[in-house]
Amino acid sequence: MEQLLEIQIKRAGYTDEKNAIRDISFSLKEGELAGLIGPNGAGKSTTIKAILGLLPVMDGSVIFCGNKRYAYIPEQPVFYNDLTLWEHLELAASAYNINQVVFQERSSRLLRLFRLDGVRHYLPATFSKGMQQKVMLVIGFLLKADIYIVDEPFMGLDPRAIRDFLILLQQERSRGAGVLMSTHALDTAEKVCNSIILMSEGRLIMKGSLDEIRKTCGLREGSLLDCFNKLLEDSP
Ligand SMILES: Nc1ncnc2c1ncn2[C@@H]1O[C@H](COP(=O)(O)OP(=O)(O)OP(=O)(O)O)[C@@H](O)[C@H]1O
Repeated sequence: MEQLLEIQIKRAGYTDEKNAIRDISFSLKEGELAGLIGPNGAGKSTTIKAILGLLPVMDGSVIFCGNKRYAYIPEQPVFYNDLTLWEHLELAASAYNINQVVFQERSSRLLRLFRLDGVRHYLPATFSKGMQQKVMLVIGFLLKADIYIVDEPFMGLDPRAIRDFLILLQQERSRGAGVLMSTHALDTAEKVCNSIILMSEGRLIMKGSLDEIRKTCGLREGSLLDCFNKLLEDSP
């Protein structure tokens, strides 16, 4: 499998030294779904922002191998108050330079998948939290990217929307796209991620498959939550 993304961060963050993330390195391959896991404030969003080049302090390297195209879906939905859902999609399509045929095909498929067809001419700024999250996913996945970087996608999604999103991830991965996803949903991450990057207090605690993590923790049958708790207990 071809490498899509290589990350080696020595130190990155904001101007406030104490919130910096340190010594984070991992990579993402074609078809891989990597889960970025850790408690509140562990540095997951900061790591994502470092990858996207959005931080004032960044000592390290982020390589998008072979000019790979990426899409980013942020944690907080952001909408223009006066634009409808459809107008948001048209705007994204023009920003991404997506041609009309691909735009029509992908937008219809995504709106159908997330059951948003009936509200395409409404204002997302007035939608519920879960519907807003679905709109963010539709906008982000409009681009046929090589890499999707998704910051906590499950917040506010109902079980059916979670299932729909997981179907979408599977479809994109099966054509070779890689996904880096930060989440607190450990039970879901355990089922769907093929690699886990565990962070705490701005540092990488462990990375690997669930089986590798279980082995290291000495918890052969343990859930990701059990391993996570054990590693955090053991970390200095
Ligand atoms: N804009 C900012 N300016 C300064 N410090 C920030 C900023 N955003 C986050 N931080 C700090 O960086 C640290 C890591 O925060 P980050 O948002 O990366 O954590 P997280 O793992 O994504 O947490 P959560 O699960 O709560 O979303 C925290 O101490 C936080 O206070």
